[in-house]
Amino acid sequence: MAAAGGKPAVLLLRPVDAPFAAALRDRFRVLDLYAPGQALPALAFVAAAAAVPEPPRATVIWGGVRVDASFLDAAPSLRCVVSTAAGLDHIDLAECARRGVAVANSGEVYSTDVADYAVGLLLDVLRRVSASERYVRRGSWAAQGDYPLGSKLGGKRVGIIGLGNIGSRIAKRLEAFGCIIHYNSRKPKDSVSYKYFPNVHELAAESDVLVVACALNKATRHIVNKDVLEALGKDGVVVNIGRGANIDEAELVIALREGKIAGAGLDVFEHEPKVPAELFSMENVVLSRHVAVLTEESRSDLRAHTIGNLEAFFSDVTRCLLLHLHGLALQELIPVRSCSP
Ligand SMILES: O=CC(=O)O
Repeated sequence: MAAAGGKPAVLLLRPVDAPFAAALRDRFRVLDLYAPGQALPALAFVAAAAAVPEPPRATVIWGGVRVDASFLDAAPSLRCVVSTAAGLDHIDLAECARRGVAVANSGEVYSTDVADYAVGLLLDVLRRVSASERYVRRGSWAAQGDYPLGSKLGGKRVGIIGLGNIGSRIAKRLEAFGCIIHYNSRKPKDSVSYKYFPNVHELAAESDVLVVACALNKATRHIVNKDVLEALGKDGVVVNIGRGANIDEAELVIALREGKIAGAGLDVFEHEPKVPAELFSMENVVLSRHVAVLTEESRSDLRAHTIGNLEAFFSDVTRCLLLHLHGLALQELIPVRSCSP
């Protein structure tokens, strides 16, 4: 863990894929929790890394590693957290802001892939693609004959919760399928003509489909609750590519079990990797393992984006910190690239 001089030090706390690791090592002195022979537990490793003469000023946060007060206490040298995720719910943004630590996320790297995936989940639920595939594989076609009808995507009123980078791409795709788009977000957007609902309950009551595409924070935790599901109604479908805890999962399972809604397409869950077992036998539910962001292409874009953010930070630390000290909103520090002149 001795300082090597030359390349700036970067703290890494999860194994990353080989090309990513090589690209990081090329440019930075990577202090890697998972390096061969490294045996310290995570926080002790972070503290040891922070105690060398040229301690890391930046960390790459891969996956859901939590950045909270105890993490930041262990590494007081850190001034920049570069997350490889789009959602920042595992990072205590207020605590980072208080300590003058800049935070960057994956920006728009995943947005088109996640939007494609949301449409895929919705089509799958409505047209029963996965259910029909299972039916064929288990040999039911010849034995049972008729198969239940699916439901047409075109013409559906789709209520999107969160019309950011991802939500707005979902809207564009679904418009092309002939859907009518409604949305809820913190504020109405001047750039779109879709109908805005300040209240998710009213959005659900006017929609056939709810797509959750918002960040997870205090205001959006369980934003889809029992009442919202009831307002959506028995023909309604929920798609979630945001975070599991955006939906009250226990209430979702009840609503599905009792036929209060028609189906769900879920890529994210409240207690990943745990998935409520009751969902496994529901033919009207499509389940996947938080993969909406994952494509070969997004991974290679992510590599470039992450390294770009680190390089922007190391080339212009002073300006990033000045922006912060002048009280700009944290969002304006994301991504770090925006700190470049
Ligand atoms: O869900 C994945 C992410 O936030 O990047």
